[in-house]
Amino acid sequence: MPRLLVVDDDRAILTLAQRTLSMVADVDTAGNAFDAIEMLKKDDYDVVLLDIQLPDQNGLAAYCEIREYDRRIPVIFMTVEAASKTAIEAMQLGAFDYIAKPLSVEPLRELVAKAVKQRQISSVPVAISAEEEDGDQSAELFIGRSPAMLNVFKAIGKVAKQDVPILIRGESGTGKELVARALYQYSHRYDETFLAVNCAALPDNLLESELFGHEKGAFTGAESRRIGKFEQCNGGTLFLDEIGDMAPSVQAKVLRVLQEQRFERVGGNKELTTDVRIIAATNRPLEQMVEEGDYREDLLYRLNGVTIQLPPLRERLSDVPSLIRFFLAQAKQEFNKPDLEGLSPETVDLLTAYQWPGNVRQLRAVIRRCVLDSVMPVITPDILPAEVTRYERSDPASSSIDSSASHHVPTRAGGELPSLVERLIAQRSNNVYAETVEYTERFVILEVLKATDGNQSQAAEMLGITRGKLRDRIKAYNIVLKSDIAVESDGD
Ligand SMILES: Nc1ncnc2c1ncn2[C@@H]1O[C@H](COP(=O)(O)OP(=O)(O)OP(=O)(O)O)[C@@H](O)[C@H]1O
Repeated sequence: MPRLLVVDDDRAILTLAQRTLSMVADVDTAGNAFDAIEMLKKDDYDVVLLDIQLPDQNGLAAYCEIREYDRRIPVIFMTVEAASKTAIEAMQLGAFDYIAKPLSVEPLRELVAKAVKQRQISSVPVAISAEEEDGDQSAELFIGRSPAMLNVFKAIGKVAKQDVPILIRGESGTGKELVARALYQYSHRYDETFLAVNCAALPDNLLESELFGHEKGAFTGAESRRIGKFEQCNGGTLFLDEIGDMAPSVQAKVLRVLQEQRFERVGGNKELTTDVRIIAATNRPLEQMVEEGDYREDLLYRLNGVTIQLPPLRERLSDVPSLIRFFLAQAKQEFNKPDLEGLSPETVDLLTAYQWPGNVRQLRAVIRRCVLDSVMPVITPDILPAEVTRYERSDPASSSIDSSASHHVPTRAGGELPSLVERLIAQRSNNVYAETVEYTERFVILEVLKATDGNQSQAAEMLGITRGKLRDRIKAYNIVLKSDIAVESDGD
């Protein structure tokens, strides 16, 4: 469980935070800045929730002390006004975010979860290892012995320390985020902030304000000034995931930052400068998008200077056995299955023959699911998902959706949910909430996609979410639309 430190002199806030966040983190509390710093010195925390006005110090001074101690810890400020001057100053110094009091439970949980992810991205080292056994135990290993992956590792080593923008390309689930983290961790900017923005997850106007910030009154709902990621990340590294999913106006602003390190907040006319290294990633065919007028050629040219291309897993199936070993060991420990011995030879044969349209992410999900489902010490083909076992017989034209992750999705609402919850509780899992929410979300999205015959615009409308968010979820759950398969086999 991630560890959270909540600092406030108001006992009611500490109790509320403990009660509402104990599902997502181990929560400790401190009533003043002095105690908080002492606790941070003694223990490792992943996120700090900090009151802006403490009895012994103002929040900004406390923040600066925390930063001196650990520059990568995400700090969320709790403010009384929507955006106090101190909160804005703290954001400019790289604080993670701020939240207004009185605290609302859901936004608070979401923000803390985002900060935990941020902490993981910037702090868990990515150990590049061609031999998974020799890695640093506390590191997240980047597995690969195939010549294609060795080339990727070499490229990371060569360009990490050059202060130039980098474009990482590859299909969904091939490890682009891992590459971005490795580039940051091996760069000269390792002691500075690392922020990640998924450009597909936000509607265009929100993306613009997320990246560049906005002034009070810039648009309906802009009740106060907001500091954007480019400003917040000054001196650091910004990972722009799904860089292909940006409206032309945002493309133009990103280009200007790349060329001149200058930008303006939305609704503002003051020119700001920033020194940010951009690492971008995409699985979209940017050249084709340029030809079709959907992407700026000058932006592609700027981004494309140094490119790292990640090969799809089907082109490096020799990496599958070491990836299986790695994910199996991880899941065995995480799900506490000491009796699990491994996979039968037929299971390994099936897994190494499969083409993995969802790449490493899909392989990881399949292994985790098998470990969770297995009651025997050896995993046999009968618990593999249908798309893996029926692979040779599959007929890609038969439907518009190959719900590769749908094996475990109930055909009727809630069908398998009670037994999943029961099993997770019996296993004393510490992830029941996330696993069940994921299960339900995946089910809902699949059903709506089926109902709209795979039409993502209609599905997004019906679900009441943005198309970017839907695309994001489709990827996260390895839901393979047949049109994607056609695109993938053409190469990115
Ligand atoms: N070579 C690898 N070794 C170990 N784990 C890997 C490797 N490649 C990917 N993974 C794991 O697979 C999952 C997906 O990787 P990642 O998120 O980096 O993919 P991505 O290309 O950024 O996907 P998307 O385009 O959908 O955002 C993560 O859990 C990651 O840790």
